[in-house]
Amino acid sequence: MSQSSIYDDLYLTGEVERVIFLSEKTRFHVLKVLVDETNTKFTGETIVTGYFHDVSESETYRFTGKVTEHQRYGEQFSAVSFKHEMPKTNTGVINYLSSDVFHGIGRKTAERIVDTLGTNALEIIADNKNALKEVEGLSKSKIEMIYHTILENQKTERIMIRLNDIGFGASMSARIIKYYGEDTLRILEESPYSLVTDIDGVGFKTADKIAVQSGIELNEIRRLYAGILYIVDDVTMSEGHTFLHINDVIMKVDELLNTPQLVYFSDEQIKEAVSDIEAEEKIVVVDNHVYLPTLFYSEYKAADEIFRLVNHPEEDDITDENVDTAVEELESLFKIEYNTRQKSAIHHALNEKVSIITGGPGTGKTTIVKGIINAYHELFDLKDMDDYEEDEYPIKLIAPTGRASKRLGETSGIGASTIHRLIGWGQDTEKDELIDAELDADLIIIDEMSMVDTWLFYQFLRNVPSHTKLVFVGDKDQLPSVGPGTVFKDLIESDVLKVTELDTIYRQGEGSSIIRLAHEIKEGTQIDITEKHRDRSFIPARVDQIAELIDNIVQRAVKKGYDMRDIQVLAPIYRGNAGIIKLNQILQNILNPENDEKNELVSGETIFREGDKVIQLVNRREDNVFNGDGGIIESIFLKDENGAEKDMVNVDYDGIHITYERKDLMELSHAYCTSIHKAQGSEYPIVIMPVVNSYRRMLIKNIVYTGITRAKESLIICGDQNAFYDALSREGIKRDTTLKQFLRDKFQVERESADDILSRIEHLTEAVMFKIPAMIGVDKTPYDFN
Ligand SMILES: Nc1ncnc2c1ncn2[C@@H]1O[C@H](COP(=O)(O)OP(=O)(O)OP(=O)(O)O)[C@@H](O)[C@H]1O
Repeated sequence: MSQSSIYDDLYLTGEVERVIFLSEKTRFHVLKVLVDETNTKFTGETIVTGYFHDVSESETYRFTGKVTEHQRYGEQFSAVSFKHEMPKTNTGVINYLSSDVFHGIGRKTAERIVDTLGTNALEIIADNKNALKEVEGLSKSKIEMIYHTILENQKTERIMIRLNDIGFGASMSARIIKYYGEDTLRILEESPYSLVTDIDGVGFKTADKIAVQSGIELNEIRRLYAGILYIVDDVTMSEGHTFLHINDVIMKVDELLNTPQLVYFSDEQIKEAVSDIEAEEKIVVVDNHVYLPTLFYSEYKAADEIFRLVNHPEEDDITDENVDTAVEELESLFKIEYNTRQKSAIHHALNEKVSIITGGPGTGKTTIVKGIINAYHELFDLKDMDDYEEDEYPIKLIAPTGRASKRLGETSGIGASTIHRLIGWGQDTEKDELIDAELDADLIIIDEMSMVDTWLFYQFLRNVPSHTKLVFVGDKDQLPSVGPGTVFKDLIESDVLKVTELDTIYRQGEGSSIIRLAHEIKEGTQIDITEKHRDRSFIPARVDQIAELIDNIVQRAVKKGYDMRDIQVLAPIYRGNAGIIKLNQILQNILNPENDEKNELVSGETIFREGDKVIQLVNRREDNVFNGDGGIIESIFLKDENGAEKDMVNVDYDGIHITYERKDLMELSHAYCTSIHKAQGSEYPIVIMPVVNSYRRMLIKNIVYTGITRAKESLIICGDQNAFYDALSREGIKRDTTLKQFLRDKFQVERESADDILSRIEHLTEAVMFKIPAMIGVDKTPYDFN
């Protein structure tokens, strides 16, 4: 492998004794290496970290890189590149040939090979496989296997050299080889732009550079095709639109591919290329809107599904009078007097096939959901929930995330599940798979609707039986979904469904100024954030003072008897002095400091300690633990200690106990401080929210609104008041979507234009239409986040 890295001067050769940690996703390894030769001061056993596509224990490698300081374990070697060292001694070659790399070759055979061919056996075999015929007792198939394995390894080396020359780091190289295997060199040569769509994290600019190196001209049409696809995909995924206007595509593609001096593609050519790609079924163009097929399909068909549900003849005969009576009974049961809008929300939920309830915090959404369930029981004479067989209970409560569904289950008292679980969207479901579930329910209530994106919405709707009533509940002013679309807002604004907006704040009466603040933010009322209240305060601080300030606040809260479960710090970015990573380190020191009694395990840059507050980062549907769920590390077992065979971390998620092996630890992070996105759907007694100018890029009104509404008892905002006001004046990018229009079209009898659209895309199969792309630059689809 070429050693052209800038770290050439530092290297280390040695046998890998143990792979201590391996992330399957990123190929990040932590290795224990027995140093054989080096120009560093390392001797004996040394920790080497880096991104390697493949490293095996008991084999020898040459690592080049640099010496780094780990916060806990001191100096270690961070490799930037590595090379499999062919063994140079007889014993080395024998060990290698009898290792797992060569299946079915035992030590005896390996010894015979070396006895016959000498220390250079590997080179001799690579040159001429017939050399192996001289070795006694080797079958033809074994000769072939040994020869091909040696060649294979040489080939991987060559690919690594090329990727390294191009400028890919070890991590990316490992991912590329994992995806293309031995086709890697051919792809780099012939269609480098495939990398943009195939390999998460490879941007168009990189592929463009490779293309130039491979001799592809800058004005070649395939460059244009790749550029267009990249723009449609990238902008949709990063900004959440479901389509781009053709003029925006032209403008952005022009910016991407042309330079002020050299126009490789005219606007006209770009437009023509868009049509070509459309003909190839890779995008859909309707009324000058350019869509990823899956988003067009989901929006378009979702409107059809809503129409199907709304127009299915009512099978029950509930009258307004029946509902009125039920509401009166509820009022006396719950000792409550519903306001007019609340009553009408209950009426719509029971009388309409599909209805919507939206409202800010404390306006009674949960109260109304409970009311609807009770009234439904009353009107349909349902048995007690426990008297139904599992799955036969006709009311289903669902929410888009694990946490939201847990909360909903608790507040409603009848249990709830995620939407994914209800429709069977499992871990093994391919991302382009349309789900067909056998769903049976008479009433489905979906909470936290603002978090539902276009894909999930359609996958859900297509599985809802026609007789089922649907009630969508949410807060339309919260952050929109992670994935594309503004489903909840579009449903509300389409005017085709009955919407009740709850606007009377009840919790405020209990002395909460937090909820009032949230509503003032929503309504755009002038606010003085520095005003002091019993339950909220603002503490001015510069960005470099934030960490210390939070340290102080938390220390004081702990003295008052609050613990880590009560206190949640919310920040919008990860890096920097006031970022999530730094704040987590500080908070861990206060809330769960180092202690001889507590075991610890280091994973990457994180020290996990018994008693730590942690958050799960991807869905584990089979365990009922989801991205964003919070837990506490109850125990850590270290390898060889008390007979443990592996390092293990046990986390308690409110009674669900999960064991993580080292390789799973990438799924876990500290949760003393989390992002506001991750906190959506949860509430905490104390919320501390730093708001500083260095967050500017991320600070917009609905992020602040969502953050503030997480606080139940006490809210402390610290930082720069101007940054706070500034955030309130920023609405974020408005997402372009067409669900609203499709709904209106569908519900107006003369849906000619829309049907016309469908006839134009009729030839596209569902399979072509439904391809959910991974998020650009992220090794996950949006579904890993739900
Ligand atoms: N009509 C009413 N009269 C008196 N109190 C009410 C009424 N409606 C709701 N409340 C009370 O207001 C409080 C907030 O209601 P609820 O929790 O249902 O609101 P929410 O919209 O679900 O809030 P959040 O979104 O913050 O969870 C509760 O204590 C509830 O009992």
